[in-house]
Amino acid sequence: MLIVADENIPLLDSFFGDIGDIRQVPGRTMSATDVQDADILLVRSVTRVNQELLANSRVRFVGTCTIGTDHIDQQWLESAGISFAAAPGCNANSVAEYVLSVISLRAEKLCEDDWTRLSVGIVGAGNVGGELAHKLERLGFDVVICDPPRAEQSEEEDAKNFASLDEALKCDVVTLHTPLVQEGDHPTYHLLDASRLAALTADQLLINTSRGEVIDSAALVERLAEANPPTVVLDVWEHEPRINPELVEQAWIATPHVAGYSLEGKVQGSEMIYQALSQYLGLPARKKSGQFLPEPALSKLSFTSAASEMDAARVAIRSCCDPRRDDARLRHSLGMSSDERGQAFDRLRRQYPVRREFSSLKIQLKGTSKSAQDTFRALGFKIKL
Ligand SMILES: NC(=O)c1ccc[n+]([C@@H]2O[C@H](COP(=O)([O-])OP(=O)(O)OC[C@H]3O[C@@H](n4cnc5c(N)ncnc54)[C@H](O)[C@@H]3O)[C@@H](O)[C@H]2O)c1
Ligand SMILES: O=C(O)[C@H](O)[C@H](O)COP(=O)(O)O
Repeated sequence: MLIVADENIPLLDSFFGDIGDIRQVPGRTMSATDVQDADILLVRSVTRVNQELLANSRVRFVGTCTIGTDHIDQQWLESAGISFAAAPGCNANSVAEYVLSVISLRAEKLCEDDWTRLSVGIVGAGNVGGELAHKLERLGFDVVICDPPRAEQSEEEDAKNFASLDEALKCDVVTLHTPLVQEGDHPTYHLLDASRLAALTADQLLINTSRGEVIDSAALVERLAEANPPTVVLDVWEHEPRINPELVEQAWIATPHVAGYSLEGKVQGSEMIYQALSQYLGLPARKKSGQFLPEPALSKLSFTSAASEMDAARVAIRSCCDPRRDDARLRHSLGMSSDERGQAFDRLRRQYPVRREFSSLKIQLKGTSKSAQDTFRALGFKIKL
């Protein structure tokens, strides 16, 4: 059995090596020729999987080790009788940690010692938005959730917990977590268009870790050039990897689509597709991502009562996830030609340094308050008193 796989899928050999022969190819440029003799196709989000890629192949199973599925023509796969699996939720915690890190940076920039004073509007409350909301609520933030598809499915009483998009867009921090959906009752393509961007004010922060196309980026470039623009943090872009350098310059923090790139998140994506493929083939699935995760380089941090709760939390958060480091690397590519910038965008993703989730770090708290312990627990760190 031949498995053709994106070379950026971690642990390909460990998970899939005893299922078939593996041919690794670059996901961005994967062609019909690369897959024509494959039985199984494993991708991440940079490969368009459609009739053009697969019509002349014998592929019977496609797995994407990602949450997003907008690169897959699922309707065509179904019509062609090809089985499909995605990895819902695999890197949801990673994205939630990226957003928490950004909110901590924002509070610091505003000289706000109590970050929970910032209201947070979450647009799309599935695996990522739901995980983020859960953490923020445990921390004591005021969270406003907009998710019309879920609101419609809820009982009347629960539907009251959901706000409209316009209400969510009034929060101090607005963070987008919808899938990219082009059609239907709740399309998200250019959900934030010129008129919605116009309503954002200079004291607001807009974070996009969903898909670049959820914001009309041409309108965003214009809005950011006007007086009193909102602050923006962008991890995802229209036309990746050839992103608009002007938008990178205008963004407060600009990262190369890495919010979900914790090691845990990437490896869980591989594990979920290994499980789905094993089930499809009727094979036992005994391997678990935990057995392949190395010991983290940083495993313990200690704080005493001398450190303020927020200072300690900032240090711990940023020792795991600091989007400013990714921002600096992306900005470095701005002086390059357009082709080189696109290559640099993909290279930064391919060579992404190991990033471990908060749960990999044990926090030792000596003589600190109960409130500090609660904060670290809510963030997902392990606590040692
Ligand atoms: N930047 C990254 O590294 C990264 C990582 C993971 C996921 N993502 C993106 O984030 C998206 C969301 O991930 P998820 O795991 O939460 O997906 P999910 O499917 O679990 O949740 C998405 C939620 O969005 C809601 N939604 C759909 N249309 C909406 C609309 N018009 N307005 C408001 N809400 C709407 C859905 O009802 C659902 O609850 C993914 O589809 C992917 O594109 C990006
Ligand atoms: O949808 C997802 O899971 C994320 O956007 C994921 O991090 C994308 O990573 P890529 O497939 O581009 O490696």
